[in-house]
Amino acid sequence: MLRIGLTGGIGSGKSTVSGLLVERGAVLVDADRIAREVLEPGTPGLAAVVAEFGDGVLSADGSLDRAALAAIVFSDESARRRLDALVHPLVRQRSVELVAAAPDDAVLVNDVPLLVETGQAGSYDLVVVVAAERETRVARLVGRGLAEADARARIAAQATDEQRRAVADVVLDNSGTPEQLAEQVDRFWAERVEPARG
Ligand SMILES: CC(C)(COP(=O)(O)OP(=O)(O)OC[C@H]1O[C@@H](n2cnc3c(N)ncnc32)[C@H](O)[C@@H]1O)[C@@H](O)C(=O)NCCC(=O)NCCS
Ligand SMILES: Nc1ncnc2c1ncn2[C@@H]1O[C@H](COP(=O)(O)OP(=O)(O)OP(=O)(O)O)[C@@H](O)[C@H]1O
Repeated sequence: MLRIGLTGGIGSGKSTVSGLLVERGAVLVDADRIAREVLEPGTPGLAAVVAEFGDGVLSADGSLDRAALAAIVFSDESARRRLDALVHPLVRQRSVELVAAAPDDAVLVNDVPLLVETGQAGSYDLVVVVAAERETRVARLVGRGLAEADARARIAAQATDEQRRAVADVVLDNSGTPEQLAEQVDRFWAERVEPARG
């Protein structure tokens, strides 16, 4: 198995890259998706979050009110750390299970937005960082419907591209067009993935 850790700041283009890698046959383990699953109604994760932050983070139907929780944790670092301390161990545990279930010869891509922040770079054969200028990312996130202030608050809660580059084996530059990003993914697959698979 070849384990690739894929990371980048919010709006950098990780999902675009992971989609291209899956088209080539990679198996994806997506931390954002797992983080949603471990907070679904009826889970111990959601119960723990409600015990910590109160009923105000629940919607009328009993599911997590993601916007309400986001408003709390992206304006208060200590609240964000408390949320991370509850959710990240659950995400890691589920990720380990999904990796164990993948075929032995898989090219495994872990999309982990907070890979650098959580000190996980050493857990992968290759760390791939998707990088794009902060203002480009803000513009793309606003284009996707996030309020500009909320985009900036999330960027402020994350590592910088410089910190990510410091642990990267490969940096994909997503300041250009989607086609230019796809060309870099093709080159990465041909030069780093295929040879490693033998
Ligand atoms: C706060 C929550 C409810 C907001 O939900 P929302 O649907 O608005 O965002 P979503 O989960 O799709 O995340 C989008 C992006 O926000 C950023 N982000 C999310 N949580 C965090 C965090 N704790 N610290 C820094 N950035 C974060 C990441 O770039 C992520 O890709 C949710 O993000 C959450 O439960 N976060 C804690 C778990 C976590 O750290 N997830 C990210 C990686 S595992
Ligand atoms: N090169 C590009 N040019 C223009 N728009 C792009 C480009 N790459 C990605 N986008 C758009 O920017 C947004 C962010 O891209 P994507 O969802 O792939 O990033 P992400 O890192 O997975 O984001 P998140 O951290 O929110 O999960 C999306 O709306 C995507 O369609």
